[in-house]
Amino acid sequence: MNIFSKLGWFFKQEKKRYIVGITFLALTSLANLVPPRVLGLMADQLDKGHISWGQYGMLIIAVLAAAFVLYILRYFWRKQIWGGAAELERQMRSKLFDHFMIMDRTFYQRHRTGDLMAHATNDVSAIQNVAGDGVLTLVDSLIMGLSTMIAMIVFVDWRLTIVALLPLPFLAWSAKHLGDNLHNAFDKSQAAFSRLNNKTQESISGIKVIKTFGQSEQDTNAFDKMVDDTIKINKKVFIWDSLFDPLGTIIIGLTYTITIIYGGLLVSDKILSVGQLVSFIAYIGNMVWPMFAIGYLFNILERGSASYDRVQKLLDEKPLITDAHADERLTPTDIHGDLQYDVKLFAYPDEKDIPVLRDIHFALKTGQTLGLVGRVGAGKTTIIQLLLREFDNYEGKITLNGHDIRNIPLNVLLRQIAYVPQNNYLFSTSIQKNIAFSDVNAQDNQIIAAAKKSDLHNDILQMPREYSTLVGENGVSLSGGQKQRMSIARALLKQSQILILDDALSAVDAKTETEILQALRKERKDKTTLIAAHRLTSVMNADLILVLKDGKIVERGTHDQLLAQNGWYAEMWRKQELEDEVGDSNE
Ligand SMILES: Nc1ncnc2c1ncn2[C@@H]1O[C@H](COP(=O)(O)OP(=O)(O)OP(=O)(O)O)[C@@H](O)[C@H]1O
Repeated sequence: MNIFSKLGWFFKQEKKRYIVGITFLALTSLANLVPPRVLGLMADQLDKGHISWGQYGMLIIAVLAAAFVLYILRYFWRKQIWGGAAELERQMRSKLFDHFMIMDRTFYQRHRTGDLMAHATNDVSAIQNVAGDGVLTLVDSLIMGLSTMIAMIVFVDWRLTIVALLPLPFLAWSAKHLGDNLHNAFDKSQAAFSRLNNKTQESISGIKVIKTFGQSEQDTNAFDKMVDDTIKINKKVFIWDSLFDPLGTIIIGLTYTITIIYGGLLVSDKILSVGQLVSFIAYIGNMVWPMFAIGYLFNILERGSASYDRVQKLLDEKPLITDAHADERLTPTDIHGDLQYDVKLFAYPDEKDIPVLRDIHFALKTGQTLGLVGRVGAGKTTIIQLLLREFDNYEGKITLNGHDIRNIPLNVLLRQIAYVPQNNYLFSTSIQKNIAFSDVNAQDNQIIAAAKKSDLHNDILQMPREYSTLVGENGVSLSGGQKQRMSIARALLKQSQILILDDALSAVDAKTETEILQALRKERKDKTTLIAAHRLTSVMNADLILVLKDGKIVERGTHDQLLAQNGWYAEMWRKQELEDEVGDSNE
């Protein structure tokens, strides 16, 4: 029952809706007492053998009126109580989604996407069930159960009531017990289905790899085994379900048998009339649901409570990056591209003992370009992540025209940074909307200009519906280079003070790279640009190039200065030049 106090905030907020809903529900329970009573009265009249057509008519009208009133009352309680459940579902879903939006990268490292999806779907439905079915079963089992019992005692006989209702608590117990097992089996079957779905999705998305490696047969066998396992697990659901209904029938049958035997005795002893016995039998019908409801109620509340705790635990997690020290007066126009980067030490939060960056110091004036190069895992992306404020736990300070980035409200900072990550993410929508993702108010001519600068415009014109062509699962498949250029167009459209390209030209050919870099130089001449790359031609024109090794700067300078130093950069440059020459002569 403590789930009701956990959801106290919601019931308080929706007080009016629930008062009206519960009142209508209670009236429904009371109206349900009418038809059995009318049936009893009719049976008595028939027993006496003198029922007039007028009396007949009155009784029929009373039953019809009760049915009509029940219809209206049911409509209103359903509208109120199911409406309340839907409202709770809406609020919980929005809370979770808002939370997912503010959480940082470490949160997504701690929780798998599939688990977060399960919290947002299964757990939220179990919680909304409390506000819908939970309230319904609680009120029904209390009011309908009690009022029917009172009607049995008042209109019929207290002794018959006690004796006949003796087996009914077993119904509640079996509903609870079998219900628990049924739910457990159902949960396992859901999990098995979910695994099967994941497997199907993975096999379909990875079909090219599966076929290229000649693994179709093994994959089909693995899939068949999984289907067999899923069916085996699912059979348990049918077994528990098959036990559920007949048990109810046995217990109800027992109740009717006791009623007929003991009630029959009371009738023959003239303690009860035939009509009273008929009413009583009809009242038993009214008692069945409340008894089932008590059993269901425990299940609904237990599951709702466990789900609520899981969701609350997730909501209680605080993001590492907050605006706690932000100067709220700062607006995007206060932020320019003068970057001073001084990080003495940084380690990822989950591996605090392993320093990833050490003594990274550099400065860039607005309009300048920085090149970041170095071996795989040297720390290039990490330098960028700190500037994007994905982590705050470093020793040192990063400033943009004098403002510590930890004091700039996050949305203000990110408005002035455009980032092209290593892994491009495109949404399943049109090319136009994918580019305009960084600025939803962008005009068509601005979108086309951005596509031209990233050398994508001509490719788009070749597509079936040009800028309206859908990309992703329901649309065309883009090449790696096209995806990269689309991400660059998206970033350029943002016109931000700082542009970051993280290995963003790796999938385009040398000629396209030169064209994009030329367009960038023109576009970004009064703004700051950071380029991390493996191909040195991407950074050769930068004002400052940093060569990183194991999180430290090992060489720094312009392209010419670095060649003169004759270190890793110069060696790499010669190697790549040779590769290009060999590549050219092969073409
Ligand atoms: N989230 C993380 N948690 C812990 N360690 C990480 C995390 N991300 C990266 N690292 C480690 O930090 C180091 C630097 O990685 P980083 O991605 O910055 O290198 P990089 O130079 O950008 O490499 P690449 O050229 O492959 O992109 C690596 O040793 C990497 O394993």
